[in-house]
Amino acid sequence: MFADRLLDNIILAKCQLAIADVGINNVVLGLLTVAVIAVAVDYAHMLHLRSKMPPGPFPLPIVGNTFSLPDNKPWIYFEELSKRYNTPLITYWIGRQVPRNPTLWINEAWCAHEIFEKKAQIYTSRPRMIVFGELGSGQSNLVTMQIRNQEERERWRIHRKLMHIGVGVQSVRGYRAIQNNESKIIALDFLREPKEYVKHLERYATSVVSIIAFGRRVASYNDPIITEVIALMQLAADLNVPGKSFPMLLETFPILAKFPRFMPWFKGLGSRNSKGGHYFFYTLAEEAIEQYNQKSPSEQASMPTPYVKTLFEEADKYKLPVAELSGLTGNLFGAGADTSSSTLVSFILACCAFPETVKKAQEELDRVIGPNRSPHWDDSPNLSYINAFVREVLRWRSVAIIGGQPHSPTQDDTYNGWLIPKGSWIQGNVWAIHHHEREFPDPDRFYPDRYLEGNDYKRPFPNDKGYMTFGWGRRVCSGQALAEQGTWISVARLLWGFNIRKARDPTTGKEIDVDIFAFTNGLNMRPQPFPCEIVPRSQEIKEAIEREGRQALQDLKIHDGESQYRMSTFYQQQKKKVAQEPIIDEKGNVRFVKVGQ
Ligand code: HEM
Repeated sequence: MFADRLLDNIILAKCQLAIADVGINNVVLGLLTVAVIAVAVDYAHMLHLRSKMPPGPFPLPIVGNTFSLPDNKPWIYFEELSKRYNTPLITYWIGRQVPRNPTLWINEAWCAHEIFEKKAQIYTSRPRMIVFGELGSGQSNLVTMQIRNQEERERWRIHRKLMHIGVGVQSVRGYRAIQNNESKIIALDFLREPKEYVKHLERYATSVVSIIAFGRRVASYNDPIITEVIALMQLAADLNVPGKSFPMLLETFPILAKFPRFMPWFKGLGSRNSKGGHYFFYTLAEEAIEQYNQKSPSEQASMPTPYVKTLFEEADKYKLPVAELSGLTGNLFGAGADTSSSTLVSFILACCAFPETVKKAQEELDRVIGPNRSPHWDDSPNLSYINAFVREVLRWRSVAIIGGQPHSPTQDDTYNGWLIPKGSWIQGNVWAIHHHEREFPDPDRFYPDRYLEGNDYKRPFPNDKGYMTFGWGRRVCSGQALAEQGTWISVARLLWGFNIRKARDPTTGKEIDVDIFAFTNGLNMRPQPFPCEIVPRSQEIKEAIEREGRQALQDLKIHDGESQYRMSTFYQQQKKKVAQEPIIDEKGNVRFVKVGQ
């Protein structure tokens, strides 16, 4: 120890002597020269790469094009660039890491299909992401998981498999009763309190994933699990839009991510990772398993086994650490609640802005269903306009407007003769894809007919669904089947039950216009708040909604229950407890502790 210190001091003294010999000015000049050469080499490398890549604006040294990004909705700007350069794929330099990994934006469906679907094998990874990845959930969460080697591929496969067990195509049919009943409750809530339609839709979406994950229903829109999870997801979605302010500027200057978390550029990101704060959902899961185990065998038989129970049993086989289990559980909420409810809010906006489509949908529903019962999935083969309506809801203002998270090729690739370098950040601009005049003429018009055979607006599309709302390839949304199933039943039932139209000014009696472009700026976008009028279509329908709603509440009773945990207080309590009695695991990390209310 003493010898080491002595050696350090000798080296330091030698350096000081050397600096004194050479002169401080010369040292500064030398350092500056090295810095200039480093920047020049880096820039030359960037320009060399650029010459082989898809077109895009000319980048500056170090910062690339970062400071040309607009303050809001960069997806519209990328769409414009794609038109300006007349290419489906553009390159945009947001600094990124060394070596400078560029960002590529796909602005057209066929190009997205060619790259993400046909070459899915090499586009399965995520890139290195500082904000959402390294400072967020990192490698412990499926959403941000990178696949750089066989071990990471294996781990990602296990996570996909475990998500699939929960909400894969085969499992979701088993959740129809839950979605059906919960959407009957939306109708009941719309009768009672139509002005709070956004909150009812949020309650519905959160309750469905809560029942699936924990076997526990969310009965009130004031339940903190809704307000806290949705607020957290909206914050995450806002913070993660490519931009020229912090925290996203950390993607341009990743070195700043190495500083302590109290530095101002981390504002908004929280400090949960440092002290075992990932474990809120793990704790909820443990609680849910305990509650399920206390139910009688007949009660257990009358409900689907909560996903967390199956997950914990399966996960034992793979020895998944707590952070990963927490991530898998939390994803149902994080990825499923805000997205599903925002989609339905956009549906309400479409009804207000395009009343002719509501009329047409209701003509079909009256003909096929009538007023005495609401529609069900089994009616779908006879409801071609409703089916088209739901597809148009998913296309028109897709919630995950930049396709969720970026993909990244695990080897150099080419498209149209252009290079897509290994490790680059490649993202589907769903706004531009769903807005392309060739595939979707008059794209801002909400027009379900475009999905009907024989319609003039019906155009070829690279997949059968006619939209790319849920992403691509092996990274396609794990909850797609659940989200589509839930959107269908909710849209069909609400169109059947209600006239949803523009609100009227109480003094003038005039309709209040809605703005179909007024959306939030997050990467999960939803309409800005707008007033609307939601009224039952007839007395008979109103009675059917009440009858079905009462029965649904009865059927859902088995899922009634409460959690003692709150996200907002959980982390504070953990911090306090960890500070008082830290548990250090075998790797020297501070482990989580159990906290109660
Ligand atoms: C309307 C509702 C939804 C939309 C529009 C949506 C959209 C997306 C998109 C665009 C992605 C990224 C795909 C890609 O990288 O190519 C994604 C990923 C994901 N979604 Fe969804 N989602 C929705 C609902 C759900 C639900 C209900 C769940 C779970 C219950 C869920 C779970 C996930 C997960 C776990 C991923 C990450 C998959 C991975 O990285 O391998 N999503 N979603």
